[in-house]
Amino acid sequence: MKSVEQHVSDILAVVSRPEPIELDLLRAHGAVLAEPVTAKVPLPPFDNSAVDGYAVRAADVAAATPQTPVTLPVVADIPAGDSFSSAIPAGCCARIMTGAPLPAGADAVVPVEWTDGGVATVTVRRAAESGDAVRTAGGDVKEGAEVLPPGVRIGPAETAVLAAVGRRSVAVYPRPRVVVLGTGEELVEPGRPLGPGQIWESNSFMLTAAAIEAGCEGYRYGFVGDDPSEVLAAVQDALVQADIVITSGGVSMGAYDAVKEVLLRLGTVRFEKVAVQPGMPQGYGTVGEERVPVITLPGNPVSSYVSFYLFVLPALRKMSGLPQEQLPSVRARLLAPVPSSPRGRRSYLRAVLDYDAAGGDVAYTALPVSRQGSHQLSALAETNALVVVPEQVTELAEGDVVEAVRLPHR
Ligand SMILES: Nc1nc2c(c(=O)[nH]1)N[C@H]1C(S)=C(S)[C@@H](COP(=O)(O)OP(=O)(O)OC[C@H]3O[C@@H](n4cnc5c(N)ncnc54)[C@H](O)[C@@H]3O)O[C@H]1N2
Ligand code: MOO
Repeated sequence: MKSVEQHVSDILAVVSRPEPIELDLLRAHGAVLAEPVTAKVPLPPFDNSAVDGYAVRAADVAAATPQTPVTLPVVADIPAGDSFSSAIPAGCCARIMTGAPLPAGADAVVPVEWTDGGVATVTVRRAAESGDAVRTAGGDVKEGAEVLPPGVRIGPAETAVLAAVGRRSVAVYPRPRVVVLGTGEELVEPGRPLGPGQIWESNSFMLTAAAIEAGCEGYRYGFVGDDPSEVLAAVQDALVQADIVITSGGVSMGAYDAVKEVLLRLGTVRFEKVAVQPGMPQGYGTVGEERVPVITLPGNPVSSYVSFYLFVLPALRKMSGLPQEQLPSVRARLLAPVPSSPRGRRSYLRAVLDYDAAGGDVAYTALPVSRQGSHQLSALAETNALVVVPEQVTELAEGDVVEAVRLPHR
């Protein structure tokens, strides 16, 4: 059987990073930056006041105390946005607002609270030191400095930085369009009544949501039955708007495994067994003239879910322009034994990971949930991590230290 790592690297070999496109600032939100962004001018661009108050020469108010206040003539009024360009003569001051340019001659700002708030003259009750309440030009960003490297995902903070350095648009990798197709004759659209032998379809919803959460444009194609011509039509339809197609179901040993049958004819998709539990039957490749990547996941809901994080997420990261990165993992002490794990396959057990302040160098506990069946979907919602049981390990005792992979956003 193929290793998890080999399967990831095989999948990465069939997906590629797209060419960057230029997008308007808010449209770029959530996409990955494709260029280094530098500041054309220093930020702030000019020395300015951090408070509402009076721009002074610090030396002029050095002796000010509540008992010996200093009174200065106010020779100018400088609101934010003002282009005041003359200098403040010695012994004088200017009323100034937060963000307004510091006039030449002044080297400190006295907050209005330390004064009588006068307009023609002002009485200052406390001394200020040179530089007090002055935000210096370039104090945030030096001219020419890189403010964002390529490869970061643009969130609100990055958007603010882009706007603050004057960028209206930016080069990003277009978000991959991920089309999700479920298969199975037994499936029924949620909201409709169940007939005998039927279950409500959930994988395409779950996988679409996971793709969206991964920063992609997720489209739920829905699901089709096990008739190969129906599956063929759906795959061809899905290809039109897809940068990648994810299917679930129909890849195992069943007599009606239509996905396998159709994709084997349509492209370069290979079907293999990966040494993992859950998620053993897997497929990947490209289809159609455009060589659109396809990843076929097993139909068991938990297998589909775990497979997404092990095999699909790395592909989506590459297609999004993100660097490869493992999901974060920690060492954790098991709160319950693991009675059995298949030899030769790496198990990923759904578990609840908790911080353990008393744990010393193992700062987490992991409690594997009791329902570990690949169909036992409800336990997923209780889970925030996957406990890794290595290929050669077949059982674990309570208290054993394991690797626990944190699931994103949980
Ligand atoms: N003889 C063998 N049988 C099976 C093997 C095997 O090696 N030999 N492997 C098992 C493993 S492991 C898995 S995983 C499943 C994978 O099978 P398929 O990918 O072909 O999936 P299906 O048979 O279509 O469905 C499996 C299971 O999942 C339910 N399902 C499918 N799609 C959905 C959906 N969109 N939403 C909700 N539930 C779904 C389906 O009803 C089945 O119960 O094969 C084992 N069998
Ligand atoms: O390996 Mo299958 O994915 O659990 O039941």
